[in-house]
Amino acid sequence: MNAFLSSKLSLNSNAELERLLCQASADTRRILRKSLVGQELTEEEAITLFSGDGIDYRALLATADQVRKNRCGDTGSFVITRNINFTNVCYMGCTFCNFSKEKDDAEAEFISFDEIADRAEEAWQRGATEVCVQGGLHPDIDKDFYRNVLIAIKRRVPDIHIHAFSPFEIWYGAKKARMTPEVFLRDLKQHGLGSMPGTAAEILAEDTRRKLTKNKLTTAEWVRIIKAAHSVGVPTTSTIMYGHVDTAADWAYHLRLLRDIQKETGGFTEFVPLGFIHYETPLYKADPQNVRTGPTREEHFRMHAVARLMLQGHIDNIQASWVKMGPAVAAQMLRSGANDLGGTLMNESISRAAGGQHGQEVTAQDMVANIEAAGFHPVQRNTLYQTVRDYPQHNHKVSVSTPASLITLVESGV
Ligand SMILES: C[S@@+](CC[C@H](N)C(=O)[O-])C[C@H]1O[C@@H](n2cnc3c(N)ncnc32)[C@H](O)[C@@H]1O
Ligand SMILES: Nc1c(NC[C@H](O)[C@H](O)[C@H](O)CO)[nH]c(=O)[nH]c1=O
Ligand SMILES: N[C@@H](Cc1ccc(O)cc1)C(=O)O
Ligand code: SF4
Repeated sequence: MNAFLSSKLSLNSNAELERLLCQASADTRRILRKSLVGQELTEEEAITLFSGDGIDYRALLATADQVRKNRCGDTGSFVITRNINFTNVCYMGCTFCNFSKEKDDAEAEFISFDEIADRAEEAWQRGATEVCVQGGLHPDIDKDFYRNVLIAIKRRVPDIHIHAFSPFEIWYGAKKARMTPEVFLRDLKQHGLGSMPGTAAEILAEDTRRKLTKNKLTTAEWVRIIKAAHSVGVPTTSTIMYGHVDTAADWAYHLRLLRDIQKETGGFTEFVPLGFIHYETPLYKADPQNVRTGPTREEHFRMHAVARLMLQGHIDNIQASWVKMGPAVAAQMLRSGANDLGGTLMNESISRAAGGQHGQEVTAQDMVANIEAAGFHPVQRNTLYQTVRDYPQHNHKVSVSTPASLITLVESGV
């Protein structure tokens, strides 16, 4: 175990937490004590926590670790999933995105329904319970396209969970089909849509959102699609993309808005902070003096910790994204508020296109090893956080078999 993790482990004792709280500033201490007894924090209190330094910062992380323990115990989870990015052609021009290409670009891609089904089948054979399907808003996408993606996958792999289409893609498809989001989503659900990624959220505070994208759906439209999904029984994740031209006030506003939605609908399964990958993006290249180079390590810690405290009792799954931070740093987040390491992914292309350097895949075995190294009990979950496979601690070298056999094992109580 590395020095950082072992020092954080000792932080987990209540005596250490008490000592930090005693040394923290009065305001921070008051706010953290509220969290420890399960009380709700205000947006202003979140801003205070985002800005604290020194002991206040360490007390924040230790409190988030304790609240995570209260809410989730010592289980660290992950999901075996494959990303299928069916096209990178997109003219929406979000400046933080280097994944999108023009139609006649040499790197432009728009894979066939057969290829989508092939990838899903291969994923299933490799043990995936989920495919995560998203793409650019290709101009040739017609009103039946999204439904046909679902049909193609389900025909080939009927039991795989389809986690697909961001709120922006749903907005686009519903417009093409001239349907309300509710009618459009109900139809997709009937054709096998299991849940939706809560991407396209980026930063929901409007002033900053406008600096990131001109053509993307507005905050009101994002909220409208998310609520429509929840109202027809399609759960979604929730995300933030942070570390560029955003502020702590934007983060606090974003978390409060997600919490308000969750109080109304209960449809969010998790919150995933997505650190901005800057290298190849137009946003960064156009103004390197004023655009941050993604979150600092400290900002990653703050985000996961404050999210845990702001969302407790409402969204209790906080996912750390290894794609954005790398597996080692993502595992450290488990000691500062997060309880999940997300998907194995198999093919990651969005972050790589922006210059991300953490590869395409983390195998199930490596997920288990990372979770154990952080002092947690590893569990393979499905998209909806039900246990698929429970790994006895200190026994992470077992090989991963297919989901069918895993589910049989779980069901028969073996
Ligand atoms: C690439 S889009 C695909 C779905 C759809 N085109 C959309 O925008 O909703 C999925 C998400 O990737 C994330 N993303 C894109 N570029 C990124 C970058 N440079 N760093 C971090 N996340 C990024 C954004 O949060 C975005 O909503
Ligand atoms: N976090 C990222 C993901 N996540 C996929 C999820 O792990 C999974 O689909 C979800 O947890 C469902 O419950 N995919 C990426 O390509 N990049 C990420 O940063
Ligand atoms: N983690 C997101 C999906 C996602 C996919 C690609 C990304 O670049 C970012 C996020 C979700 O499941 O909701
Ligand atoms: S983030 Fe999505 S909508 Fe925006 S340019 Fe990239 S692929 Fe297109």
